[in-house]
Amino acid sequence: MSTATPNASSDVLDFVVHKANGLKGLVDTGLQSLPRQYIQPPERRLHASQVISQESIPIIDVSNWDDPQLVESIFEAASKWGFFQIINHGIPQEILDHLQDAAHGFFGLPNEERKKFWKGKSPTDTAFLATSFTPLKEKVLEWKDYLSFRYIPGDEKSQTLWPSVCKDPVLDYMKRVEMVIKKLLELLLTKLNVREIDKEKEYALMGSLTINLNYYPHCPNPELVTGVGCHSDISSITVLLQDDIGGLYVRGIEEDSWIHIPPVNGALVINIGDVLQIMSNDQYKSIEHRVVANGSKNRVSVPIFVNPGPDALIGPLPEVLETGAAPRYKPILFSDYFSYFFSKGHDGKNSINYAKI
Ligand SMILES: COc1cc(/C=C/C(=O)SCCNC(=O)CCNC(=O)[C@H](O)C(C)(C)COP(=O)(O)OP(=O)(O)OC[C@H]2O[C@@H](n3cnc4c(N)ncnc43)[C@H](O)[C@@H]2OP(=O)(O)O)ccc1O
Ligand SMILES: O=C(O)CCC(=O)C(=O)O
Ligand SMILES: [Fe+2]
Repeated sequence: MSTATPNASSDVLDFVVHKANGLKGLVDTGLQSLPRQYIQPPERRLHASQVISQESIPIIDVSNWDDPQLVESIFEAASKWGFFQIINHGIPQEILDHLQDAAHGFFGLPNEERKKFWKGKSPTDTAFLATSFTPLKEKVLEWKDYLSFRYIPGDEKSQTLWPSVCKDPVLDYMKRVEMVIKKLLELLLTKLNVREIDKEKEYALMGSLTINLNYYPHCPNPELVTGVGCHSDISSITVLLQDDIGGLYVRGIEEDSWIHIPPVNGALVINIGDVLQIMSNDQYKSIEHRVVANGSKNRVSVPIFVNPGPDALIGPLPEVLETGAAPRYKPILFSDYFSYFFSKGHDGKNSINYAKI
């Protein structure tokens, strides 16, 4: 490789973040043992005894969006688990396969090609490559790189500058998934007594879409690291495509228990984010989740963070408070909440306290 390999533990942050090699660049040096920057303290590792197999999150068939039973199943899953998988959503398998191939294609590029898109150096502000979560603020780094796109429909000028290996698969997917996002939000909002998603509500629910191609390289000691630490998403909803490797766990109802979300071919994992928990005044749950690294395989996943527009004011919906319920959250500007989320490492469910009354 053309960049010097880190030869001391203290060089790792410099090599991975400041020299823009990413975790993939580090793993490609032929890493045999784990740098201390990636070793999590025992209380932040997932132990086999915490994983329960008696429970599972629902898998919901959405082939008929008008089926009255569907709205009930989604309502129940969003209220109880905050997570569910959907099948028969109408997005062709080929589009999903191309998207996963695109993620492997980008992270398989030579290091010098990948790093052209590094955060702060990318030719466009709608696509950048980054690592971990907040690497300059975290005590321990997460075992993940990601390529992030801000999706603005029709913004061809900036999309022309996206990595050519990913551009079309990402855009093809986004064009198809938009309808699924709208249908899911419509059903979720119906059960909150919202009759119509007008322009203002649409901006507050889905005014900004970010799609990330997550790459979790194989790890020499997967039990010592975390792919993604415990967190809840700040989105209204997140739509995730995962590959067949597995490793995503969601917090269970029993104390300190975790439930694996098994890969289901063609399915999309849907989770409620903090914004919808706030808007629904806690009817819907934004549940903590985490990702475990793999000892032999490179995992990819593709979340779409369906976020409010930056200057949307987020608070419990008037329709939800019509019953006389007391609001549990104060109105917050989404851009403030976003900055708060990214001002620290992942810290479980703590971010939402920012908005609590
Ligand atoms: C990932 O897990 C997630 C993500 C989400 C996300 C939901 C979304 O909707 S957005 C996903 C895309 N991510 C972002 O948009 C990140 C937003 N980041 C920021 O706004 C800022 O970077 C910041 C985190 C607030 C920090 O700002 P600041 O302190 O001013 O520092 P910067 O100037 O940005 O950076 C300084 C320096 O460090 C480099 N750097 C920072 N972060 C990274 C990184 N992750 N990887 C690599 N390098 C990084 C930066 O480029 C600068 O380098 P220089 O060489 O230019 O000095 C929801 C849920 C999840 O679990
Ligand atoms: O990779 C996954 O399965 C989930 C990633 C995740 O939770 C996130 O990026 O917020
Ligand atoms: Fe997440």
